[in-house]
Amino acid sequence: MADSENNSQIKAELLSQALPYMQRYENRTIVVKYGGHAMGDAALGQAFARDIALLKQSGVNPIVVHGGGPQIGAMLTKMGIESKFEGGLRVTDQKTVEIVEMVLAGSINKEIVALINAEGEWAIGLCGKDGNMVFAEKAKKTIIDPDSNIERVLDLGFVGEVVEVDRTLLDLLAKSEMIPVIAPVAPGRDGHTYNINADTFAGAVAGSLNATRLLFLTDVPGVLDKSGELIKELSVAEAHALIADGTISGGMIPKVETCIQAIEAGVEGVVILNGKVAHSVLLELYTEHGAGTLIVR
Ligand SMILES: Nc1ncnc2c1ncn2[C@@H]1O[C@H](COP(=O)(O)OP(=O)(O)O)[C@@H](O)[C@H]1O
Ligand SMILES: CC(=O)N[C@@H](CCC(=O)OP(=O)(O)O)C(=O)O
Repeated sequence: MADSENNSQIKAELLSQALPYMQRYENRTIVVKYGGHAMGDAALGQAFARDIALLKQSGVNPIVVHGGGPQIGAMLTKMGIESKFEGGLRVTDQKTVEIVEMVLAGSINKEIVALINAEGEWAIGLCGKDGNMVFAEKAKKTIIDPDSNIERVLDLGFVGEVVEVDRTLLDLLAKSEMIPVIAPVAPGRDGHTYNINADTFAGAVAGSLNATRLLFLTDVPGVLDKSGELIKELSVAEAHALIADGTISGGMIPKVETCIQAIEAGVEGVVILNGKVAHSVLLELYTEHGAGTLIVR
C-alpha cells in the first residue's frame, strides 16, 4: 500500500475510535490551563494549538487560560529585578505588576493567539480587564511560620484573588467562531491591576461557566501515588487524603486544592496531565482511558 493511502487509513481508524468521545464533548465548555513550563518548545506549542483548533472544529467550546511564570521571571531578570515568591505566589510591587501585565497580556498571550490562528482558527487574546470579565481584590494570604508556629499575614503587593467573573463576553464568544485565550491579569474595584496565579484564575473562570472539563497542563503525567505510578481517577475525598498523608506535596498541593475548589464551584471534572507530551489534550479527551488524573466529586 502506498504511504499516503496507509496514512489516510490510519487517520480514518483513529477518527472512528475518537468519534464517540467527540460527541460527548460537543457544545460543552472545556477550559485548558496552559502553564509557562509547558511552553517554550516550538513543536509542542504547535501541537497544543492544533488540539485547541481541533476541539473548536469538533463543536467544543474551548477556552485557554495561560500562565507564564518562567517568562515573567526572565523579563524581570532582564530589567534587573529579582523574582521573589511567598507561599508559591510572586511578590508583586508596582513595577513588577507592570511587567507581569506586559508579559502575560502582551507577548505570551499574542504568541498563543498566533499559534492557534496559524491552525486556521480565530483566537482572540484577552485578560480579565476585557469586557469587564474578571474582577480581583488584594489576596489575603497567611502562612504559619515554621519556627514560631505563629500565623503571619503575607503582604504580596498586587497579587489578586478573583472575586467576580462576568460570563457575558465568554457566552458571546462561545456562540462565535472565536476561541478566547485569557491572561490571568484583572482589575480591582480599587483601580489597581492585579497579578493572579494562573491555576486559580482558570479554576474561577471554569467554575463560573460550569465547565464540563478543566484541564491543567503541567510537567508530570498527573497525580502520582507513593510508588510514582499515575493515579487515573480521584474523588475529592481521596485527593484530600493524599494531601493529608503527604503523597501530594510541593506545587501539586495548591494545584489539587484549586481542582477541588473548581469542582465545588460547578466544574464537572478536572484533569491534571502532562503538557510536555504532544497532543495531550486530545489524548485526554478523545481516548478511552484519557491521559492524566481525573478528579471528580
Ligand atoms: N503526588 C504527586 N504527583 C505528581 N506531582 C507531584 C506530587 N507531589 C508533588 N509533586 C510535584 O508537583 C509538581 C507540579 O506542580 P508545579 O511545579 O507547581 O506545576 P506547574 O508549574 O505546572 O503549575 C511536579 O513537578 C512534582 O514535582
Ligand atoms: C501571583 C502569581 O504568582 N502569579 C503568577 C502568574 C503566572 C502563572 O501563574 O504562570 P504559571 O502557570 O506558568 O506558573 C506569576 O507571577 O508567576
